[in-house]
Amino acid sequence: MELGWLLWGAAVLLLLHVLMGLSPAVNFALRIGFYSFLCLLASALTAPVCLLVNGGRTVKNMRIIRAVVRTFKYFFGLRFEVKGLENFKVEGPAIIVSNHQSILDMMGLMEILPDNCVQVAKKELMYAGTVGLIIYLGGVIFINRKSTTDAKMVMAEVAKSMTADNVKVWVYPEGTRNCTGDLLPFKKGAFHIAVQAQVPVIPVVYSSFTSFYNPKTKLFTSGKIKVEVLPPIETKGLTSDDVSDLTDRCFHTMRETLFRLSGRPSESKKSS
Ligand SMILES: CCCCCC/C=C\CCCCCCCCCC(=O)SCCNC(=O)CCNC(=O)[C@H](O)C(C)(C)COP(=O)(O)OP(=O)(O)OC[C@H]1O[C@@H](n2cnc3c(N)ncnc32)[C@H](O)[C@@H]1OP(=O)(O)O
Ligand SMILES: CCCCCCCC/C=C\CCCCCCCC(=O)OC[C@@H](O)COP(=O)(O)O
Repeated sequence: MELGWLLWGAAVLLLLHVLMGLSPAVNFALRIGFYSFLCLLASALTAPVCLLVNGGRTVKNMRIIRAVVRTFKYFFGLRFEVKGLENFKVEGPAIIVSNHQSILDMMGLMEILPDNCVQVAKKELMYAGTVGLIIYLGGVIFINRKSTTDAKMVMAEVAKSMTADNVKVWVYPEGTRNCTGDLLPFKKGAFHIAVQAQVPVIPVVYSSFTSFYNPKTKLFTSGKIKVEVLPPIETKGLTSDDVSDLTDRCFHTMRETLFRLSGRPSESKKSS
């Protein structure tokens, strides 16, 4: 009986090995499929734990989710090299902004996520099966990207409640995934919240995934990701008139950092 299971296991491993050797496209699909499966399975197992420990939707569940997701990197041979974690040690709430390259970002997010921090997510993720459930239980703020008015209303509520609840809010200001090795122009929602709540903005940059992950060329191998938490940018005394400047400042600082971490010459050096 045990030998039978062993043979089955060996056969499955052999099949996976052959399939992965077949073509990069199959390898890519298998690895992304496995990542999605892992997310769905881990969410299904973690949700009851969150409910038992914390009783419902609360940011405290993020500690449990973080501990689980931190194990995922070992399945994919990913390593994180983190600098600047001390920049998270600001008193009270803050807005954290970072670049967003892929669904794999959930591993990078959980690698450094500070306590009492929730993310802003598109509302469609609520319906992603058990992943939607775990995200809901973690206290994630859902926005409707199809309605600027709705999204702005939710963001305004966040600005009011984050100080009262003493939470940090993590926003992907590009507003969508972008795996080109550069940044998309930033949307201003995160910076409006920061100014409305008069809390600092903490930029976080992950080096480009393109050397080990590229959906266009179906590349997905092991790799190292450099992460840098940059010094907080204060917003005390700023008004809505300053939001565009604040957005530009963050964008340029993060773009320079992205190029440096990814070993790509910066635009200013290229033109000089
Ligand atoms: C246990 C195992 C688990 C395993 C799996 C799970 C793993 C982890 C789980 C936990 C973590 C989950 C994390 C999930 C992350 C998901 C990430 C995403 O979903 S990213 C997509 C959603 N996020 C965003 O879109 C945020 C960025 N977008 C914005 O900030 C936008 O500005 C907006 C959405 C608020 C509005 O966008 P849009 O409709 O496109 O309008 P704009 O052009 O941006 O703005 C129009 C004008 O309005 C002004 N504006 C914007 N916001 C405000 C505001 N809050 N107050 C006042 N005014 C605002 C803006 O300045 C524009 O005016 P202008 O005159 O042109 O400047
Ligand atoms: C019963 C329903 C079953 C639904 C099955 C859903 C299958 C998908 C399950 C797991 C995939 C892993 C998801 C991890 C969370 C990823 C969060 C994320 O990165 O979302 C992308 C979003 O930021 C931006 O979206 P777009 O780039 O604009 O698009």
